[in-house]
Amino acid sequence: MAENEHLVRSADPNHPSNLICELCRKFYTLGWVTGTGGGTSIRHGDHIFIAPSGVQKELMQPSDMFVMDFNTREYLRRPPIHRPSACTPLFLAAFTAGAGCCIHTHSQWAVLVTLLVERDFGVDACFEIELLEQIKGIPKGKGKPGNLGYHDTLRVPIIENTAHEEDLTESLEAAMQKYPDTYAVLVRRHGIYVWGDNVHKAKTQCESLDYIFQLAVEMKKLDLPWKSS
Ligand SMILES: CSCCC(=O)C(=O)COP(=O)(O)O
Ligand SMILES: [Zn+2]
Repeated sequence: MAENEHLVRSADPNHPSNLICELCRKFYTLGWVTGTGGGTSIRHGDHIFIAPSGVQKELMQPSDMFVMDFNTREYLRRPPIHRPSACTPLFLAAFTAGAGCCIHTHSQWAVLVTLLVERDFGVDACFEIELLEQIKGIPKGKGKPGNLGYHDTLRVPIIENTAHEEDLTESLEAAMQKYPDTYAVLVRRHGIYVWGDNVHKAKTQCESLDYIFQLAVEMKKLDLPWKSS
């Protein structure tokens, strides 16, 4: 058994190690974390809760969780049979930007949107859409109170995939700097990272974006434009 078991064992369903397992079970049913891909990480105070790498994310138990000290970046708990998620440096980039939770999905809608943007607008374009009610599920940006309105344009930057997940970190951080209002970054042919101030907000934003991406793919099929001009 790993040391510091008390950091991950709790009867509270809202404890981060319980929440990560519960959320990943839900996300599996949405096709977001199938085949071990994708995941979720939560920051609680100075503790970062991280899932293991390469495991079936819908079958994880709280005792499988790693715990890292955010300030020292040292592991306070390392389950011996596992390695931490390869997404860890990307989750840390979101926490450094102030997030309390970061969700990584391999949603097929997100992947399709990255391909449609490349085909129709080029490799340097970001995903842009407007005039959809669900846009109201996305915050305006860091330090800006409230969410986007019906008449606002939603923009999500896209970065290119790399052979290894951890090598995405530099381009994710660059996209966060170029688009300081964004709470999500799409990864071409791979999926998306979505973060929020807390678990509830990250989940709401991830669900809203996935709904919008599915709609955007269906709109393309019907030759309906994403933007009015
Ligand atoms: C088939 S999953 C490939 C790795 C990946 O993209 C991912 O999101 C999962 O990484 P982890 O290290 O958390 O298993
Ligand atoms: Zn991935």
